[in-house]
Amino acid sequence: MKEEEVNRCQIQEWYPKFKPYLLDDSGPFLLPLSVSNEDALPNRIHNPYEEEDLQVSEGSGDEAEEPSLPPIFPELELQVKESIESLGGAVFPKMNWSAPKDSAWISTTGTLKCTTFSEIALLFKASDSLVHDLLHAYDSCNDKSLSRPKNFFLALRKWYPSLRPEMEFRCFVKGNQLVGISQREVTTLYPIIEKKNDILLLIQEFFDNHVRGRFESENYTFDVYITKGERVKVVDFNPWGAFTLPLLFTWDELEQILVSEEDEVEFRIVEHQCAVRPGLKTAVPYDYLNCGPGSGWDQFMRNANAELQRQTEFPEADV
Ligand SMILES: Nc1ncnc2c1ncn2[C@@H]1O[C@H](COP(=O)(O)OP(=O)(O)OP(=O)(O)O)[C@@H](O)[C@H]1O
Repeated sequence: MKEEEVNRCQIQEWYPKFKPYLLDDSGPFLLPLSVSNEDALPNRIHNPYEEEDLQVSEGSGDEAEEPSLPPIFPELELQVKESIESLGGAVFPKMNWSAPKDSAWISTTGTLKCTTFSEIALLFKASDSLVHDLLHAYDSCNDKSLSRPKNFFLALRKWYPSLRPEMEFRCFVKGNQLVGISQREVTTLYPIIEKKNDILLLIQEFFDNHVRGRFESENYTFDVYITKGERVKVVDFNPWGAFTLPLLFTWDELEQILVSEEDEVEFRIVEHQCAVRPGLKTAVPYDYLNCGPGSGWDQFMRNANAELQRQTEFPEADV
């Protein structure tokens, strides 16, 4: 994979060309981000540590250590506030390539819906997906010269509360041919088998008319959403291979598909309960997964057993 192929999948690169085919055809808002503290600090207008009631009291023993100042971004905060308002009050935030999907658990709604700057900041700070954008986006490039992109953007897209997960599909394009389509949400069986052929035709037609030739790479993936009115909308573009999830395919399988002149597309959806895939389990704290000796779960079971034992030895009066 080449750096230029990775670069084309940044939202600020692809969205102007595909604006008519987005769910949010009025947006998204793209706000340039500065990730260096030096740039952010001169803009500081509110410093909580300078407020009297928050000063460290004398004699605490901490006087030698200056508390580190949290960076604040007043201009960006204002732009975010205005963008959220013009997008109807709620947004879906992402950076150049990724949304902070892995930190949805930390938000009060358990989703990526944000209505304020601080909700966005909370999701971003807790996300490993964004660390990929910040530091590892070019790790799989065979012509790697960059360690991070030249510019970072905060993309704010209008929040859609009722997207139907079974209507999202990842499309795999190899040598400018659509070679595979996979259902995007593979952890549940949805009753869409009867619609499979219609969906395939819709996506194929959309690819031929609007994507092929317009997206400049030869090999890439793109995600689409099919609306109730059977319109195909672009959700995202991703590079071919590397960090992009192949979902119901494997990258080996996709690599082996021979590109032919006939538009043969392998379309995979979850068709039986047995074909349901487990969730990736990346979106929960490690404590949730770790049941081994010494873990929180282990401790909980020990306490519960001790309590049961106590109740058996000293049963309470039957009142
Ligand atoms: N505007 C929106 N409102 C609500 N949900 C959205 C919106 N845009 C995307 N989503 C949901 O969030 C999911 C992830 O979106 P997106 O593809 O932009 O993130 P990503 O980090 O690039 O994901 P991936 O790395 O898998 O491509 C989508 O599959 C969709 O279900």
